[in-house]
Amino acid sequence: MVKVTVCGAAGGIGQPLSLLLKQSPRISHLSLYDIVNTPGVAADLSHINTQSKVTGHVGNEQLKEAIEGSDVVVIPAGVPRKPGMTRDDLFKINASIVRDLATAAAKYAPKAFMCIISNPVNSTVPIVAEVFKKHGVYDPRRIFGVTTLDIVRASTFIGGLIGAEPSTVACKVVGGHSGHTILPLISQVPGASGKLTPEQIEKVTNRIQFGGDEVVKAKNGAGSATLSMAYAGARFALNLVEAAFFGKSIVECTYVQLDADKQGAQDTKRVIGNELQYFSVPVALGPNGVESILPIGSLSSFEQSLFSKAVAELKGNIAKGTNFVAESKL
Ligand SMILES: NC(=O)c1ccc[n+]([C@@H]2O[C@H](COP(=O)([O-])OP(=O)(O)OC[C@H]3O[C@@H](n4cnc5c(N)ncnc54)[C@H](O)[C@@H]3O)[C@@H](O)[C@H]2O)c1
Ligand SMILES: O=C(O)C[C@H](O)C(=O)O
Repeated sequence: MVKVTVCGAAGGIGQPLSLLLKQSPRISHLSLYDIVNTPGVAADLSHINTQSKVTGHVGNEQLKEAIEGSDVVVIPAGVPRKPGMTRDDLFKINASIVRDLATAAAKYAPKAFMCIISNPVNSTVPIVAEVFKKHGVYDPRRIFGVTTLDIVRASTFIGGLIGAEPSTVACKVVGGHSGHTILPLISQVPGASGKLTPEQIEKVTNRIQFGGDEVVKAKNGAGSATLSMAYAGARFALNLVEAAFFGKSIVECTYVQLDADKQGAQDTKRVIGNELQYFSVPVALGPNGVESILPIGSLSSFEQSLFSKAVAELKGNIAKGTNFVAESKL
């Protein structure tokens, strides 16, 4: 029996993500929470002839019943960007939304695997971690920033360039989830660096780093990536379910606290130094969430040059999230 709760389930990501999760035979209860419209979304999805039970919960007074006993909580709640905004500009609104949802999870589902989609991910993941610490239920192996869309974009863009079927192109993307903190390691993609010129590598790296802006611009004020994010979010959540509850060996890059595997993180720290507590790294998923943090691997000199910029930006983003909870009355 696996209960998955989606917080923000009536939104642009929440609805297609819930649709994709409804298709999984691994989920027995899909619980949909939002501050609006979840009864309708739940009624609609519940007519799909897959086995999971779907329940809809709306408003703060129904948050406890939505989240209680969840094995996995996925959070795409909060506002998206408009053209001209950075993800950090969303902090003002989304930080308190994520803090309050994390508080409910810490109280009613303290063992749940937390998958954080709401931006700015670089800061919202530390927010969840600090809330769990304040409630005495923190386990760094169970809190994940969902950076899967960066990996999906990398596969698509690189696959297009080298003429490979995109889903077969596996590119590690490490770092964080905003512009220069997104670090695709193209030099490690079998067959890619030989086929791409340095100029092409630079260009596609930039496209992966700023893929989110491409969608924000095209949507022209109507939000940011929703469908591709739903796809990526479902991939991550379902992989986590497979690894945690059904014994499958799965590696995904995800933004975690490096204490989740102190020994495994040594390799990451050799590359990024000791300043950062959080980084997206290749993670072997298992029954406890993070089973181990795997090596980032060797970097080209171009990739190395991207790291210092990423580290400085991430450091500020992490401190902002951590300080926000320290200053919050919980
Ligand atoms: N991690 C990523 O790669 C990634 C990708 C795309 C978008 N995002 C982020 O995901 C978030 C959601 O994007 P969207 O396009 O779905 O936005 P949206 O506005 O379409 O949907 C957000 C939903 O959150 C709900 N919500 C607001 N406050 C809430 C609360 N307190 N509790 C529960 N639900 C609440 C809203 O009612 C709405 O239904 C944004 O912050 C966006 O930047 C992240
Ligand atoms: O770009 C955004 O604001 C949304 C998301 O983080 C993305 O990468 O598409």
